[in-house]
Amino acid sequence: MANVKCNPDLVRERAKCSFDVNELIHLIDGGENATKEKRHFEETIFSVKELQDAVPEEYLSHKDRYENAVRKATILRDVCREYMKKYNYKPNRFRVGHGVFKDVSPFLLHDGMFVATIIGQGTPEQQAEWLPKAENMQIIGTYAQTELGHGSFIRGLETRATYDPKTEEFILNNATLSSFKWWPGGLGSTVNHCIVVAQLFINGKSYGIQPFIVQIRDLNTHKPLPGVKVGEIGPKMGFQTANNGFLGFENFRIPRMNMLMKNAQVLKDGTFVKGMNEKLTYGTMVMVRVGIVGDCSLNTSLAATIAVRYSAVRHQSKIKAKEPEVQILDYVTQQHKLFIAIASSHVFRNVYSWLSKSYLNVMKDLAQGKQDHLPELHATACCLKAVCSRDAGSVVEECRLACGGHGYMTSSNLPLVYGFTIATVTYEGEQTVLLLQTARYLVKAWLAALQGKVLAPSVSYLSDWLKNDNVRWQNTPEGIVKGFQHVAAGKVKAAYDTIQKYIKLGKDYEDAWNLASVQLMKASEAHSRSILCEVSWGEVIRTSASPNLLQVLKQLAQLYLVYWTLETSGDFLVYSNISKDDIAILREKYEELLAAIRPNAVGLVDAFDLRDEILHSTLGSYDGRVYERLMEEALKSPLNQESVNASFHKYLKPLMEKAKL
Ligand SMILES: CCCCCCCCCCCCCCCCCCC/C=C/C(=O)SCCNC(=O)CCNC(=O)[C@H](O)C(C)(C)COP(=O)(O)OP(=O)(O)OC[C@H]1O[C@@H](n2cnc3c(N)ncnc32)[C@H](O)[C@@H]1OP(=O)(O)O
Ligand SMILES: Cc1cc2nc3c(=O)[nH]c(=O)nc-3n(C[C@H](O)[C@H](O)[C@H](O)COP(=O)(O)OP(=O)(O)OC[C@H]3O[C@@H](n4cnc5c(N)ncnc54)[C@H](O)[C@@H]3O)c2cc1C
Repeated sequence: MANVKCNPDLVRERAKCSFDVNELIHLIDGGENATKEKRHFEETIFSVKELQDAVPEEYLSHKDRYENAVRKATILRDVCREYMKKYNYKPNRFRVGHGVFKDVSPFLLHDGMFVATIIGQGTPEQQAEWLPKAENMQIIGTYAQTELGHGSFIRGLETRATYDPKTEEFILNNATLSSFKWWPGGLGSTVNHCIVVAQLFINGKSYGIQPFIVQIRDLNTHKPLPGVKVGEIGPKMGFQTANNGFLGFENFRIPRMNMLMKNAQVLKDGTFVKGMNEKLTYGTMVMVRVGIVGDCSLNTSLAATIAVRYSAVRHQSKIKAKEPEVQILDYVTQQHKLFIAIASSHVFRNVYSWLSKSYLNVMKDLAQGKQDHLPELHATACCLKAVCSRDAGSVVEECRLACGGHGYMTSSNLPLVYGFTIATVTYEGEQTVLLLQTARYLVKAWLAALQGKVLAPSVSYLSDWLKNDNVRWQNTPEGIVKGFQHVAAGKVKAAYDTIQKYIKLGKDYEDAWNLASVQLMKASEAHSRSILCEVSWGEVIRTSASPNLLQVLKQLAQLYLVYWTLETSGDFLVYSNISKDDIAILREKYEELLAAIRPNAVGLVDAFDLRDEILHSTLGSYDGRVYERLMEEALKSPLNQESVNASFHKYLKPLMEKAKL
């Protein structure tokens, strides 16, 4: 990238960067070698001609766009397979995926959930049967759980799998419209297999939801098998190329061994054998929620890179009347909009790495029959997924708005990035629903704290606060982290007290819960924010980096702490010992941090190391040729391929002529 002829503003920005951009790239990637390997892989992918689109996708019809995405998905699969064989390298498909598809691969659910569920829910024999076929794409699958009538409340799913001991088969049925599967990615026209989550019935008795692996299309003709009704759900806000679909069964039989039985089992005679914990059936969702936190980091870095580079190139208005128009990045309001995006991406990445480790530890424990830390993992993954996805959506939208009119252009890529980022707020557990899951855990933890019990690490601050809620406020990062814990503890207590108040007024627990649920949701958000602050600050101070880089990383981490303290200062005034003077000091600190980060802004987004092919943006490319690219892309419009459009002769001319009469 270094030899590209760049916009002079970007050249100047890069020259004033105070840290070594390559050092930060290596830190993000996990070492210099990892960067080399990543770059080599990406270079290979983006030099494949067939993966490059001649015409921007947006001009294609819905059908052509899908077909183009499948074409590219298959080429990408082949190239990756060869590459992995040759170099023994496991690439991050999500980064290049953005480059190749702009939006989402029709194989996303195959890679992200189908294969993962076979691994997580299948017995060793079932894995041996299906995993090799799924991994080498002999079969293509998705995860079909959500139905027209139920997505959040999965105990309410209606798809039935009724066991027939005579034939040792399950009979799948979707008797009502609301029971039809609705949403699974790739289901529309791509996959031939599904993980179907259905209610198990044996001898008329319900045994809850279980995962089944089901072939739905013929492997040669791709026609739906008899008894299967399947199709695509149509255009959406984003995810256009994900090929989301619907599915229903009519007396469709599958062998007994197609129920994934790592947890619960159905024996030949129809005996149901309970698993260690019925919630382990929800395991794939927990894994993906963890992954989404990492995805939020990537999505935020895409938007930040585009908006910061654009803001360095774009000049508009003046700060001082007699001086030239300034780079819009010099407006402190612009820095306020954008630097939190850079900081958030780092926070999400650090928290993702922390959460992944917890996830892997819990998986190891479960393999040994220990499930003590599962509730804590579930609660933590739920609230972090909810808050990070919501933050990422807001940050991406703020970046888009920060690019003014040009941010509204599809060619900026910000609308697309927003489309797939905001989807993470809903899928894999709608945000409020997940926050309320965490609230269940917090309320239990609070009760345990009141009883003087030892709490799990992520909630031990509740006991600390009970012992001493009168800690003096300190305007240091550690003091702010403590402040976030005080806010969370105060909110958990208030929500808990509210439930108790309603119970005393004669409400039963469920109604009291519902009445207190806004507070419970906010308590859960505050808990999540305290984890984000504590973990990310902790990771930064433990980072080994050169003094220059460490200084910048600390500035970003502090910016995140101060930004969110100021954003939620009302909560701090209510639940911590912060004073108005402390808030004034933090405001000053925030302005200092914005000024300190300003000279490094372009260097910081360069360090996300997102190639132009991944950014896909007229506004965000490395060379900053913004206006040239906007014009080049505009000229690709089919309407610009003819000097006079047929509609002139057909409609406009007659209209004008009629007006003359
Ligand atoms: C620069 C760094 C960059 C790194 C880049 C990394 C990039 C990595 C990217 C990875 C991304 C991966 C992406 C992969 C593909 C993504 C595509 C996804 C497309 C979308 C797919 C989907 O949406 S699939 C469908 C998802 N559906 C849901 O999520 C449904 C949500 N609902 C539920 O989960 C449940 O209904 C529920 C949890 C809300 C409630 O369940 P239930 O009613 O059964 O339980 P209760 O509420 O009664 O609670 C009872 C009890 O159980 C506990 N519990 C509930 N769930 C769990 C669980 N999963 N584990 C453990 N325990 C659980 C609950 O807490 C209760 O406990 P109590 O003690 O009784 O309180
Ligand atoms: C882009 C995209 C891709 C998807 N891909 C897949 C896929 O591959 N496979 C799959 O199975 N599914 C998929 N889904 C479905 C997704 O998992 C669900 O849409 C999601 O879990 C939310 O469920 P819902 O649609 O039923 O929302 P609802 O639950 O109907 O939510 C509507 C409102 O009700 C509120 N609400 C619901 N329950 C409660 C409660 N208990 N307390 C308080 N408020 C509540 C919610 O907060 C929300 O405000 C996808 C969805 C999207 C958008």
